[in-house]
Amino acid sequence: MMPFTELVLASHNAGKLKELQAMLGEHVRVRSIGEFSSVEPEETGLSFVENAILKARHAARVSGLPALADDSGLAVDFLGGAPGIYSARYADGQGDAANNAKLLQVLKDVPDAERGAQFVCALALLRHADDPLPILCEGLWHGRILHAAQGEQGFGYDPLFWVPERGCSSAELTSTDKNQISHRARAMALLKQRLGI
Ligand SMILES: O=P(O)(O)OP(=O)(O)OP(=O)(O)OC[C@H]1O[C@@H](n2cnc3c(O)ncnc32)[C@H](O)[C@@H]1O
Ligand SMILES: [Mg+2]
Repeated sequence: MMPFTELVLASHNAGKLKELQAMLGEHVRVRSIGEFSSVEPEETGLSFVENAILKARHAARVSGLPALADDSGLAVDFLGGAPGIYSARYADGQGDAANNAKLLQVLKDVPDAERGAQFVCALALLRHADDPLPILCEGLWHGRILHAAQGEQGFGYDPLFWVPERGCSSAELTSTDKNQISHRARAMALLKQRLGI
């Protein structure tokens, strides 16, 4: 049984919001953090899970509602897991296109066999701002970094992420498909189990 009827999604990323809304919308009334605050808390954690908790805590505090946050990113094997928790800030805050250009440049001469990568998603749900026991769920999605962008769907690093099980980039998947197999989909499936929905 769902323990509440409404929650706030603690993300300022339109791509993520759309995906999370599609995965949750039928079970609970989903509000956006933008209704309550435009201030993005600084992501000072050293792990996905720490950052997810601090974003959810901030959202619960400003909204007075239960809050769900997603901290996610791309971990590239050849780079020892970078950009990881710094994925959004990889090109110093210049945005998705600059992040993707930097990643392609850094991996320029790296052969396919060494271009393995995974998308990581950590979800944190706080029932209220001082919740001492957040619900934490994680999901991974394995793939490989392409040599050039491919596809128009999705957001962020999707055009560079080859999905072996589908034989296309993650930006070539329909949103319905991506929402069934992505790192976020896996983390969300675990969260739904925990909530009994
Ligand atoms: O913190 P919020 O407000 O949620 O929004 P954000 O975009 O800053 O989100 P993160 O701090 O979690 O950073 C996630 C980074 O990883 C990328 N990313 C996460 N999930 C992705 C996905 O499904 N497809 C492509 N890129 C993704 C995304 O583009 C960002 O660069
Ligand atoms: Mg962020």
